Amino acid sequence: MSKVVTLQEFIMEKQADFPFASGELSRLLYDIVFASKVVSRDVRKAGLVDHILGAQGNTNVQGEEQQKLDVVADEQFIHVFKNGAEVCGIASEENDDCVIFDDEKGRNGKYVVLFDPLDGSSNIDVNVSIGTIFSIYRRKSEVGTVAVEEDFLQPGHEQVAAGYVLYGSSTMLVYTTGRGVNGFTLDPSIGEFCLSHPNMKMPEIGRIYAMNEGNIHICNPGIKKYVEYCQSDENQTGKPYSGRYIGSLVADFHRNLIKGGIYIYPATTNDPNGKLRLMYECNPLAFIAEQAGGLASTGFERILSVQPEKLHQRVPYFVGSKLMVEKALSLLEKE
Ligand SMILES: O=P(O)(O)OC[C@H]1O[C@](O)(COP(=O)(O)O)[C@@H](O)[C@@H]1O
Ligand SMILES: [Mg+2]
Ligand SMILES: [Mg+2]
Repeated sequence: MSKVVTLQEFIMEKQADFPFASGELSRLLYDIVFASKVVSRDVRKAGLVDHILGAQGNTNVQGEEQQKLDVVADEQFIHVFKNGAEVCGIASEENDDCVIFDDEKGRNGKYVVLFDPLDGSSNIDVNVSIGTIFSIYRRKSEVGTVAVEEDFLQPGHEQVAAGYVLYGSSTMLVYTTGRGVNGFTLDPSIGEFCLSHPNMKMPEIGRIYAMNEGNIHICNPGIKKYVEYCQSDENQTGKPYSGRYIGSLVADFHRNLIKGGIYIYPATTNDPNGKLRLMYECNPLAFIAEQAGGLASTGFERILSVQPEKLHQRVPYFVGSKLMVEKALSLLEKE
């Protein structure tokens, strides 16, 4: 039987790759692992506990109705970041502004974390896979001072680590620190994430396209052309692709990472910047996609090069297998 490598061991091993590492990023990743286990527990018994399913009754800064599990997950992650000593502030989908930790521990934190505590909220009550997405940057402001907004508004290529947790048929955590992508599956019987998907590579081409086709008539005509191309046998594989849209970005992305495929959430006449948020949905998954050999674009710009202006800004999103994203972009009409 091959040796089981736990995520804890893996993080420690990889820390050795960074000669000057002081262990803070490793400890921050441990905090994320801990919070993921707690949220996974809550997700798995959501139907049994009355305070977890359904709407919270508030509207978040996105104008979306908050689900109870959005808030439960948000509070759980903020709790571990605040109690750790590595983070000087966070930003999340469920908080209007950055949450700055201005106590002594917080001021000495080296990192900021931006996260989507619960991705795929529309699928919570119907027991379809959902997730958490996180993005980590080294602060720009001086350690020992109170963090500022500039610490958060950094382009995606500055990320030091990024990843997601998928609460699906099993709970998985997939992350990168810029040296490849690795996936770990939670073994509930021992409460450990174990290495199950080492050195993940996104196939250059797949046969799956994922898009909410309800938007097909209100977006760039090139996207309609691309979907028709996917549905024809004139595409790169000679057979029509399959349409698969889970409606949880993390789950659609994870499937494409393993099998090859493309996910598109374009700009539409209703949402000229698309729906997905640059800082805690698009950037972290773009980092993983590129580290696994895939591509991520707004349609006209590499996602990781976009200079952020606002915490909750949205961008059009094309992410997935290299040859499929290149083809989709080639059909876009100039705006
Ligand atoms: O319902 P739509 O418009 O297709 O949007 C679905 C997309 O919106 C999201 O649910 C947005 O994320 P949140 O659930 O975190 O708000 C994505 O996970 C998903 O891909
Ligand atoms: Mg989301
Ligand atoms: Mg969310």
